[in-house]
Amino acid sequence: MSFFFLISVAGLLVVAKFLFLVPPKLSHLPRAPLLPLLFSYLSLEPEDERIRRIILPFANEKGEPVVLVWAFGMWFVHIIDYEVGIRIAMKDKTWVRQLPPQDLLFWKFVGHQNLVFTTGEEWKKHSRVVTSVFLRQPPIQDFVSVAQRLINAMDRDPNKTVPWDKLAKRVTIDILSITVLGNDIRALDWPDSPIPSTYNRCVAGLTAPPYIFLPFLDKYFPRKGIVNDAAYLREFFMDLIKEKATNPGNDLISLMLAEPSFSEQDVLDNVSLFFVAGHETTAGALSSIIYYFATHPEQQEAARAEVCQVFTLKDSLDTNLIARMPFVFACIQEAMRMNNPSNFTLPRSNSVPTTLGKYAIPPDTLMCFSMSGVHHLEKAWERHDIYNPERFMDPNAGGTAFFGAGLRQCPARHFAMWELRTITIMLLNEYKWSLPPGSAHKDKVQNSFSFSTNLNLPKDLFVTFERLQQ
Ligand code: HEM
Repeated sequence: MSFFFLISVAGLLVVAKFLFLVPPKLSHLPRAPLLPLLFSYLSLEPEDERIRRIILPFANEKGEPVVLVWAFGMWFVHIIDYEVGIRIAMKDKTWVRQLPPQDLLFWKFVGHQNLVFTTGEEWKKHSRVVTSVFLRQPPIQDFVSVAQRLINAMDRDPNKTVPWDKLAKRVTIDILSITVLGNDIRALDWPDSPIPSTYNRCVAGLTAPPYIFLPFLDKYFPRKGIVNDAAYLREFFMDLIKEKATNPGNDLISLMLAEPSFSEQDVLDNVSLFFVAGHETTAGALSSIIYYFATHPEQQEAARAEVCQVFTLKDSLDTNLIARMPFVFACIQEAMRMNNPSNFTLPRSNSVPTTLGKYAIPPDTLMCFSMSGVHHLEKAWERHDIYNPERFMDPNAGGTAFFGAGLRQCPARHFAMWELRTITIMLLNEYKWSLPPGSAHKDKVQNSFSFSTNLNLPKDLFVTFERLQQ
């Protein structure tokens, strides 16, 4: 009995050492306390709460530029200082992005021949093509028509209190389908039709935390339904790619096909990537923007006054007109600062020794740039936890990194910002809105648990829209 007890204790100690012990080469770095972290993960605490409670005090109270954080059985260096992150870390060309394990089912949907997966010369090819297709004139009229579809759907709905987080996801999926695929799947009108429903089921399955934590589960307990969903969507994308090869349109598939260096496989894998990278990120941002307006009626009114002054003809919305609404833009940035759509970047590792602030970092260390950390630094953002769009009207406002930074920052950042600005302006022009009585979000936005995607997605956010008197 006691022998087995001793063996079990020894076994547990070995596992704990393997899982939790800080590697000696990193023991000089400040470290987030392990037990609160584990408790946070096990209690499914949303990412933003964990960062505020456990990580941010290292920056705001102790002035540390970095902190070690345990996740997935490893210790990651989180960079929480803007200067250190932007000026040193994200520009370092010796740093290589580390991807989650290759056997994750997730990669079956996204594929390997795309911007996120490739390295070296192959990555340069993908980066050149993808950057150039996103540099085209933003498709404002496509954004406008989806916003109009949203408005029609809300007007048809007798219940003016709508599940905004869900609508935002349908808006962004429609925009992706029109602008990337050149094929309108109309998720706003028909959310239960095969493509949107398969897509939602598939992404939920691919990012389910148990399978992200333990990727081997898919090997021993295959999820046929999810595998079939991923194959069905890939086939749908591939059929469109074949169609666009002979009948090109004004969409990103056609633009990528026009690049001689890109094969159909390159196009397919990048299109799949655009969906997973561009759908929930943008929907989360849209939810937060509408949320902060709902809880700050004065700023909502001021933004609407700006819209009404500049935007008089409905069909004339373009980049010039949108650029003449700086306060709306300030409100959008402030909402994204408060509830950063993506909390931190995928990890990088360095091939040579480096220095972050006062700390020496040995080679082969895993490091993430914490956008949520730097957007809540007390020294850069006075009263960082207060929504104050005015701070972005100041040309010397603190530096932001909503889309990451450096070589691997989001290639669709301008596209996403124009999309968010267009939808917000269209809504301000038609409605005023607030939270319904008794909303769980009254005092603070409530995000869902998003450990595997690391996004801030407001959860069950109902908003009451009221038509403006014309
Ligand atoms: C508000 C909306 C968005 C946010 C906040 C956002 C945020 C980010 C961030 C932080 C990264 C960098 C990740 C890292 O460094 O590890 C990234 C990368 C990326 N994003 Fe976005 N994104 C948004 C919208 C979009 C959209 C609409 C698309 C495509 C249609 C897109 C496509 C991509 C791609 C392809 C990458 C990978 C870049 C690379 O690996 O070099 N994103 N995004």
